[in-house]
Amino acid sequence: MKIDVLTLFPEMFGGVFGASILGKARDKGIVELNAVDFRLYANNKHNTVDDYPYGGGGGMVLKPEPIFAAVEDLMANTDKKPRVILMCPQGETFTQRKAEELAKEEHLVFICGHYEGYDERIREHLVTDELSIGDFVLTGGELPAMTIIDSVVRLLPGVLGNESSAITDSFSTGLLEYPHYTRPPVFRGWEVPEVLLSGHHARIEAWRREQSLLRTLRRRPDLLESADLTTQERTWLKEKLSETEKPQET
Ligand SMILES: C[S@@+](CC[C@H](N)C(=O)[O-])C[C@H]1O[C@@H](n2cnc3c(N)ncnc32)[C@H](O)[C@@H]1O
Repeated sequence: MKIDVLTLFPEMFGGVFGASILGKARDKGIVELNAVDFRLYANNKHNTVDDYPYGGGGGMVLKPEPIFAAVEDLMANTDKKPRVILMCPQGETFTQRKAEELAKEEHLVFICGHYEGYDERIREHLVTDELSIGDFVLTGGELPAMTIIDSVVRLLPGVLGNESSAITDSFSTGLLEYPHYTRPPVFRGWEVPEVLLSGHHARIEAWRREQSLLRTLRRRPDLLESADLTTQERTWLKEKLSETEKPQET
């Protein structure tokens, strides 16, 4: 996969692209990661990429010319059009499903905004997706782009040493993941659940599924509506829910 990020601050990406799992994926040749300074595509002598908004108001607006020129340059030698993704708090909220969808693409181009935002024609005529990482506003699109790139790259085949760990991650199964424990078996008097020390694979799997269901019920019941559950599991969850809703005895 090839990932290009259009940004005014390419230096922000050095550490993130070179470290940990992303750095290893790049070293293995699984992903090519480039941070492109779109100021280089400014078509004026002061290299200006922003301008005052028509109609007045505070803040500067990113001009269309440099961003169109940069994306068109990146597409010049490719037959297949990339997904061009605008970082935008007004966009579709990014999810694990979207990460899975993007992980199937060959080429992604991210556009990181700054200041007040973008000229609307970029949104209307250049991008294929607008993505937000949540209902809050950051100063720029760099941190959202890093977040999304990290979650996409870790899904590419060969990136995680243990592929099954991504399969059981929260949201991949439609549920939150079960709790984890490691050595020691007793820490400050707190014990690891006995079943995890039993070596009994089927019992461990059953316990993990139950914990996953309970955790989702307590923390993110909204996820249960679309989760792939058996009738038996749905009935069990209803019982658990009614137990927690019972009035306390006095
Ligand atoms: C200060 S914000 C502009 C916000 C814009 N005026 C608005 O109200 O929608 C500057 C840039 O940061 C990025 N950004 C900020 N918050 C974001 C979020 N939650 N998700 C994705 N990108 C975000 C976008 O690239 C945005 O263009």
